[in-house]
Amino acid sequence: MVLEPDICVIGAGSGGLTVAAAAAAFGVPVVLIERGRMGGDCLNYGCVPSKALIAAGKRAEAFRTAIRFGITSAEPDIDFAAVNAHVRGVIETIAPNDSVERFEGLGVKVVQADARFVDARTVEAGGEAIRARRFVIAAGSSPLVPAIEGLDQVPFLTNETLFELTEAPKHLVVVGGGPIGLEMAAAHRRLGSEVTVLAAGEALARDDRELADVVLKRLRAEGVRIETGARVVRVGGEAGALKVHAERGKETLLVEGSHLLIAVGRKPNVDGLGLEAASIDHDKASIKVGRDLRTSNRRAYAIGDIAGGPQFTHVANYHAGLVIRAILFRLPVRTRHETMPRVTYTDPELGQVGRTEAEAREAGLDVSAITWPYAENDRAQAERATEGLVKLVVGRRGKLIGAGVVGAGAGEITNLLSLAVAKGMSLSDLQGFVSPYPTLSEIGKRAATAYYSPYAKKPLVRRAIGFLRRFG
Ligand SMILES: Cc1cc2nc3c(=O)[nH]c(=O)nc-3n(C[C@H](O)[C@H](O)[C@H](O)COP(=O)(O)OP(=O)(O)OC[C@H]3O[C@@H](n4cnc5c(N)ncnc54)[C@H](O)[C@@H]3O)c2cc1C
Ligand SMILES: NC(=O)c1ccc[n+]([C@@H]2O[C@H](COP(=O)([O-])OP(=O)(O)OC[C@H]3O[C@@H](n4cnc5c(N)ncnc54)[C@H](O)[C@@H]3O)[C@@H](O)[C@H]2O)c1
Repeated sequence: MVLEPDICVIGAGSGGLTVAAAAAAFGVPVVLIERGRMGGDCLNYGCVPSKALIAAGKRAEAFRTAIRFGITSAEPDIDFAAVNAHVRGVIETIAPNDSVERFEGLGVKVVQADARFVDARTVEAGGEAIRARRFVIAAGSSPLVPAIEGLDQVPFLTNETLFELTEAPKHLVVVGGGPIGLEMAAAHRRLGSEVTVLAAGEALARDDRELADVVLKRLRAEGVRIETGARVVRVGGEAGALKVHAERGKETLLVEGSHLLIAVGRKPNVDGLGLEAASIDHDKASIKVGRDLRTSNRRAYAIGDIAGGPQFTHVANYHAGLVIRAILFRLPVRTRHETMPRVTYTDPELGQVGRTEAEAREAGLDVSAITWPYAENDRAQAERATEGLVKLVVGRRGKLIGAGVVGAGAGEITNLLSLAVAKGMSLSDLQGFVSPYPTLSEIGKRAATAYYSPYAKKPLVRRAIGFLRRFG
């Protein structure tokens, strides 16, 4: 049987589901193919379980630090199986939104099978041939398993298996100091595990150093051992008693742990897609796309993690919106990744949008950086969440080039700053709106006000005020 929809979407994760739902909403025939769990990485092995685990860790930490509020602190009893049930419960509550039933109800034809191109216009899946006018490849990425000696001889975890644990690891050794490594290190430490992070380079290497250091300092204070510049070269031992060997220059480190988490980046899910049959260029890192997200096959687009840009759910959703515009309305589209926000959900959280100060200077931009500490914010004082700062990267005429926030609720504050950066706003816009008191978001506005405070001391401004006073 040959299906002939307008759009065939491969992958029912963040990107693919959004394309399918939008196409169906406009009454466009669409086939959606998924070989695994509906909802993809984000729902099943990524954002959702990781944030649910982090939320549990936060509650545990609240017990330990309650004394700051005049309430007796206590070491909480942690039932890790119940924590796991909480994580599963969150996934199960959200899952109906992404389910086959919901999408079939929207008018999408869902095929639950492996998809493979057999020629430039045809995909085969589950015994059906799909000849579509356009294809959207949203097949995502998988954990990269590096070529570390001995790794194939020992049990190890990735984000695809970590959330199945019903017993807290005694000592979790995390290979990788990126967002996955640090978010999971933080959550497991708070939930009772000993945790060591081994990172080949800097930890949170893509982030502003001053802001990243606030996160690392807190993690270390909570007892997470973080070794940077430590490349893992060999692993040995056996289940429950693993030996992890790392090299830092001439120094060698040996860490003994009960569990090993590999979090050293992602690889695109290109194997088995039959991309050669459809003349779709790709390499080990991604399917090659232009800024219009088209592949080398003019009928096919690639979006989300597999397209080689920033790997976040909101990016996959953003790509989905662009290809819908391109396919349904034939509008020209171009990705703008420069203004894409990102947040790492450690505690404190770390948010960034636009360029960091270092990136702006490397690009030859004439910028200044304005910082404002959480400690100067009344709400942060009330919440005893005074650790952190906002950093605004400011270009000519006060234009906001980028912004970073580290501290409580940084993810939420990043929303406002993201709007400002995306809309090309200046610091006068950020200073000039009314922000409800007392909120943490006021910190962004306060930083903008600090940028203009030297103007109050300018002789010309003072002379102008003096002159105006003469009029009564
Ligand atoms: C631990 C972790 C935490 C994360 N936390 C966050 C976060 O807090 N915020 C954030 O924005 N991002 C986060 N991410 C990243 C986010 O999960 C991804 O960027 C997002 O899921 C990418 O969406 P996608 O649609 O490109 O791919 P996916 O969601 O991975 O979906 C791809 C789908 O395609 C299917 N598929 C693959 N090949 C085929 C085939 N041949 N045939 C049929 N189906 C196929 C897969 O089974 C999968 O379901 C996290 C990732 C991880 C691993
Ligand atoms: N909050 C979020 O939005 C969120 C959370 C988790 C993941 N993600 C997405 O998932 C992507 C992948 O995250 P990630 O943390 O796996 O990868 P990453 O690429 O961000 O970090 C990889 C880390 O592994 C280290 N590394 C590589 N080889 C090593 C070795 N042999 N020994 C020791 N360390 C080694 C690197 O130095 C680096 O610290 C992220 O880039 C992000 O897009 C997002």
